[in-house]
Amino acid sequence: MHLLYIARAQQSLAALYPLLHDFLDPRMYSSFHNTTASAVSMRAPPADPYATMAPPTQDDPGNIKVVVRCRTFLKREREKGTRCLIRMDPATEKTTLHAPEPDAEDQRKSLVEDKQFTFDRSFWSHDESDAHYAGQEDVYKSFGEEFLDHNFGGYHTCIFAYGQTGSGKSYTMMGTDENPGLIPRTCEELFDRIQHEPKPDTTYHVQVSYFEVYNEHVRDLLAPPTVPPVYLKIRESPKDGVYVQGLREEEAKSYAEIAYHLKKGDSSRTVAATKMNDTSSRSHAVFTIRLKQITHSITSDETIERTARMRLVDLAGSERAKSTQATGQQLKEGGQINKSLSTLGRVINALAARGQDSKSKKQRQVIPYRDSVLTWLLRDSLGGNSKTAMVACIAPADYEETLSTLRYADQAKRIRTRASVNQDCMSAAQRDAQIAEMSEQIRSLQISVNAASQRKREEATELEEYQRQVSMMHRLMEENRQVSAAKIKALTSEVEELRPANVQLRAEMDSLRRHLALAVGELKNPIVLPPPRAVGTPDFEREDWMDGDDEAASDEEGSDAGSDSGFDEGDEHDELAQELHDEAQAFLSDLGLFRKKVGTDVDRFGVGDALKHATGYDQGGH
Ligand SMILES: Nc1ncnc2c1ncn2[C@@H]1O[C@H](COP(=O)(O)OP(=O)(O)OP(=O)(O)O)[C@@H](O)[C@H]1O
Repeated sequence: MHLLYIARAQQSLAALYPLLHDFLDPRMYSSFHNTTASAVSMRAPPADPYATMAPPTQDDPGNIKVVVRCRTFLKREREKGTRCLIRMDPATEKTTLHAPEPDAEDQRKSLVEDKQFTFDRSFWSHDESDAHYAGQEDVYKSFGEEFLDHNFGGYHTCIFAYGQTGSGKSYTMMGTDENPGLIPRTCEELFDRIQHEPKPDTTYHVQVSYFEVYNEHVRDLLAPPTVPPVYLKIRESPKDGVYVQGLREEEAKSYAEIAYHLKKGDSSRTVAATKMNDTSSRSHAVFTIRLKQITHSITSDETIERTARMRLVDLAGSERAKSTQATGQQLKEGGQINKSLSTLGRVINALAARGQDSKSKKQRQVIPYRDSVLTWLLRDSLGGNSKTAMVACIAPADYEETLSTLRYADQAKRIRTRASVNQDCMSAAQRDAQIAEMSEQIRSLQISVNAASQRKREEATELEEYQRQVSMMHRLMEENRQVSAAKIKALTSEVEELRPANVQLRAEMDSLRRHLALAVGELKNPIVLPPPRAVGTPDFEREDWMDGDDEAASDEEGSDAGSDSGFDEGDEHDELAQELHDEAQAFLSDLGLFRKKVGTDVDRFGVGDALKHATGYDQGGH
């Protein structure tokens, strides 16, 4: 029951971590990981009282196991009458690469010579009629079985096949329906052992995942294929190390189920026909089996949980563009394949150097795991907690490529890994404590996730409000623009309507000015008419008839000197002139104000030029 709680709690945690990845800065929750990691400290102490139940979890340092396998001739090689350059001695495990017969144009005669290498095993799969011929069964029995033993013992393992394109990697790892390779054989034997040799107090859980690394992208082979393909991210956590985020892990309860997943993934793999291989793998494929064994002792109420991971890797083959005659996409793929394989080579060299002299600081160089997706993902398998084997696959008649593969394999022999049993041992009290701790973690994580989603929701609302305000402002500005345009239009037509009145007013004003000037001038210098003659007719012959009249008039004036008439008339004219002048001034000032207003509106709406053009109005005031 407790185990069920733990499993559920672990599942909840596993579901929460990706959420946290999305919401939070990893530093915020690293403490949770640390706490979880400390839970692993519940591993069985060296003086484990249940040692009979589980072996002590000490590190088991050991070198990478390296085996070599030479394939048979392919049809095209046989047809060409190619000579086999490989010899293998089953007694000494020695592999000899013979120098090819130098042809007439071969300039490198002196550089090409026989080379000899010794590996953990040499599989002679070249000629079925040979006594020491190694078929698929022999390869599996020789070390596949041993690696499965390690898995049941709680160790992580990794088997990877390396070699040039068309050298037999996929054949060795996957094989054919008639001759299954290491992967199907391992899976079959795994369920065979679970079903036929189970420990009475142990439950077994198997999960599988399958992904490929294609052009430095990780693609889940168990997920339904999509266009464009979904590429997964690689993450690293203190607890799980490097892992592929969002990778499907399918539960398998029988070999049939695992075989189904295997076939499904295999059919999704990126494969193409090249000149060297009709079904050339264009990607690195990683098939992982996770075996969890939970053993419970009723007497002590203790539980031991062992989790072992088996990685079975079919690498894409190294290839020379010259041999494959690849172009376009295949050339690009080949470039990426070679790039990641050369990084794998540098990682192997660096690890080999470290393995030879682990004390020398000089040798403690940085291992360039991160230089390619493949090496980053295989970091643990290559130089960490894993028992690892490399199958170097070679073609029988390609001196240069085979030499390169054998040198690669020779370097890998020197790599030491440090495998340890992945096991947690818990008493009932520890289990309860762990459940409590995990519940607490889940609670805090849930709070963090809720807070983060709340923050996101608030941010989204704020953003929505902001966008609403912005669009409202745009609408208002547009309305303003439309109102202004209407105003300008109205003003323009008003000005247009006023233009004739303006012209008329100007004309009237001018004539009034002239009248005023005349009136003022007349008032200031009135025309004096001669007085009417009383009797008879004037003697026009007289030169002084005017004078006489003048005198008379002046006399008359003089005689009327005491009366007001002459002065009253002059004042009336002055007053009238003043009135007319004032009226004219007031009219001019009104006109000035009107002009000023029109001028201001013209400035405000920026239609000076348009108006000038439309009305002939000149801001200069003319
Ligand atoms: N031991 C073997 N016995 C019989 N046939 C083999 C053997 N090894 C390989 N072959 C055949 O050789 C051909 C090439 O093998 P395979 O596809 O496994 O090469 P590969 O190294 O995986 O190539 P690539 O890197 O291009 O994917 C296949 O037709 C395969 O059946």
